[in-house]
Amino acid sequence: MEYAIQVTGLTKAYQDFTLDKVSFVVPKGSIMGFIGENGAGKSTTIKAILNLIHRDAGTIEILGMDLDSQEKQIKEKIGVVFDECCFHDNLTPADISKILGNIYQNWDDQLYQTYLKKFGLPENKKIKDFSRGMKMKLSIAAALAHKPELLILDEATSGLDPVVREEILDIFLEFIQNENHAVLISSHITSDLDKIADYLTFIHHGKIVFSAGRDELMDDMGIVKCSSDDLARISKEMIIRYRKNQFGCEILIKNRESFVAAHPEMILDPVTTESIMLFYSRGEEI
Ligand SMILES: Nc1ncnc2c1ncn2[C@@H]1O[C@H](COP(=O)(O)OP(=O)(O)OP(=O)(O)O)[C@@H](O)[C@H]1O
Repeated sequence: MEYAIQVTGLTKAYQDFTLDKVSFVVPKGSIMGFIGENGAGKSTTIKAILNLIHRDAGTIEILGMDLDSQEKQIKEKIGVVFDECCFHDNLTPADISKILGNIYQNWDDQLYQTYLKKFGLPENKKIKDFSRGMKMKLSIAAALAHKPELLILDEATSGLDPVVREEILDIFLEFIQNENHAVLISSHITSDLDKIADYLTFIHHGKIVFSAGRDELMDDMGIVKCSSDDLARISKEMIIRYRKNQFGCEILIKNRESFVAAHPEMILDPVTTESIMLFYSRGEEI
């Protein structure tokens, strides 16, 4: 398998927070959803991948190139979108094409125009008069117009209405139809990731808890609602986390097949990205 991103042992210590030996890969032809609570370390990881912050340890390879020695070549091949539009308010989409056309060798003004049309963005209106949704669409159009192989998006769909979000998610799905392409997207909107992510990487307090195929996770895990007595009967090896409530408890189970064989009387509900995240963040270990 070829990787678009390979992060190994990434470490970055701030005064009150440490990104601790973070390792994960993003395979080519896939969308990786990067999830975790506020302050878990998602943006710090993304900034390190973009070489925007100095890292204390670890190696980062992007599209088979080493970040430290081949940063310039890498930057040509990646499109980046942050949650805030990074263009000056007084510029228009037309100005942006002129500026970025001078920066990126592969800038394709026709492709940019196609995206502007697709997103219904006026070419000559100043960005200060754009809505948040329009600004995000513009950032995405600009990120795609130099024909990147890798898209890195940090909360790029936050604050957008469901219609705009769906439009944008469709663009990402279209983008990875080329199997040399890949997307890394951090998002709190886990339902979006349920729609598009092939893989999920979950970071908690600066450490990677898991990084795996979403289908694999969904097929292997389940949630069972039961009494506290039932909790005691279930083999510890099958319990990832549990949460007690006033009615009994909810358990995040792994090894779905073995669980069903051992407890045919219990009902196992499917998991979602959000439920997995909540169990790992707020549940207890047995
Ligand atoms: N320049 C900095 N100096 C000191 N601490 C920092 C700096 N940048 C980030 N941090 C700390 O690192 C931690 C992780 O922040 P980060 O922005 O990576 O989290 P996040 O997972 O992206 O959160 P959110 O979902 O809220 O955007 C936080 O505790 C934050 O305060």
